[in-house]
Amino acid sequence: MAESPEARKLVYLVTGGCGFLGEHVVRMLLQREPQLLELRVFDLHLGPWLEELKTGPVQVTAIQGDVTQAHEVAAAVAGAHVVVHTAGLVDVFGRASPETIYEVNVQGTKNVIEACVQTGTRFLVYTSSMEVVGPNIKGHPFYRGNEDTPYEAVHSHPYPRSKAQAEQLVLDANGREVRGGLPLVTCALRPTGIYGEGHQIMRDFYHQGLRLGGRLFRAIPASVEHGRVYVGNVAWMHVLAARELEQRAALMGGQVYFCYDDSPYKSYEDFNMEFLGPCGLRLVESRLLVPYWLLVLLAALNALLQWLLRPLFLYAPLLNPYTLAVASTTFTVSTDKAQRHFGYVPLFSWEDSRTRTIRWVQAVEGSAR
Ligand SMILES: NC(=O)C1=CN([C@@H]2O[C@H](COP(=O)(O)OP(=O)(O)OC[C@H]3O[C@@H](n4cnc5c(N)ncnc54)[C@H](O)[C@@H]3O)[C@@H](O)[C@H]2O)C=CC1
Ligand SMILES: C[C@@H](CO)CCC[C@@H](C)[C@H]1CC[C@H]2[C@@H]3[C@H](O)CC4=CC(=O)CC[C@]4(C)[C@H]3CC[C@]12C
Repeated sequence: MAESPEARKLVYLVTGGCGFLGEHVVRMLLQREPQLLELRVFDLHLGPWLEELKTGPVQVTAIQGDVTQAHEVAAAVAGAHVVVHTAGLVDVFGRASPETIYEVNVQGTKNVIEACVQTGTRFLVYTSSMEVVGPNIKGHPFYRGNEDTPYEAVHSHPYPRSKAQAEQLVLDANGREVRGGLPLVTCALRPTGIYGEGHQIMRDFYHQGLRLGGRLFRAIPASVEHGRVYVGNVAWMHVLAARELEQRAALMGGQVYFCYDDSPYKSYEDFNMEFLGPCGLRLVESRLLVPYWLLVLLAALNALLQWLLRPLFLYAPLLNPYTLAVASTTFTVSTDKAQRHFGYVPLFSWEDSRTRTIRWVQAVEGSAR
């Protein structure tokens, strides 16, 4: 590890640096990137917690900005060595319009790429998603697949479609000449469902369970497996990929990597219970009460209500035809590509990840009282 101040020479930019994943990437870079001189945190909404980071050895520059505005992105990118582009509109609940999702996820990514090219930034790590692969609308399982597993990716929903388009832009940009004449080196990281401190959906399930008297009702068969990955390990993978892109440009440039760790393969609900169980919730087996056809009907009804109520207010429940399809289709990854290409080994064991997440849910509980 380089310790001397002279060893600090790199400028990093993290877009979406105040989001769930972005905050973990920012904190991980500060803890684990000894070459960091300046860390620029770019986000539409800046978090107050950034203030406390400004007292350390690294200059933390908070930039309130919008990735859809090319000039704002170019100003933030200018002079940065590495861009970690995590900003995105994560919406599978119909909160935002398809146009807005496209604008942020696709146009925003185009703006980041063009800013790198114009200003001479050579290294770009893009946060993609497992959703660029699937699950597809046909409900085909993706069981312990890797980056080379054939799968019919068919996107009907604006979010996965936008992530797939943006990922392709990033991969196609690998090798483009940037200002100064050197080639741009890019790669895309594809997390499966991320969990950990700050996970909004986990918080929602927890509060829902409290409202239901400490119970959650199983809706999806326990046999449907979901890939999940701890946010600290996803952040660590971004830090390592960013660090190694220069040395391993020929190997890593234009590549995709699933984000993985030792989290167990389980159904979405059973996995959540690993954290919510120790916080006092229990999962009630209700297969006889809620048959699948009824869930399909409820999901369709929710979609209809969302459409009917849109002129009055935003009705965006967790259950809709898309989330039901994702939740009821097996999608798990099994790969070691990130280890082979850039030496990634999870920083947090499953036990650590679990304990940290439980502590966070307990703190949410404490603050809700
Ligand atoms: N949460 C998950 O399970 C997964 C997330 N991802 C990807 O990881 C990335 C981060 O996701 P999360 O942290 O979960 O979401 P998040 O919503 O917590 O964070 C996204 C951040 O991007 C910022 N942002 C949104 N629009 C922006 C704009 N126009 N300009 C500047 N900043 C903007 C938001 O303010 C937010 O801070 C996204 O690209 C998402 O597609 C990928 C796989 C799984
Ligand atoms: C049917 C309900 C009964 O309890 C459960 C509904 C759960 C859903 C809201 C989630 C199930 C799977 C989640 C998605 C998955 O983890 C993959 C994702 C990757 C991303 O890039 C963004 C988030 C998400 C689409 C994630 C969203 C929430 C679920 C659909």
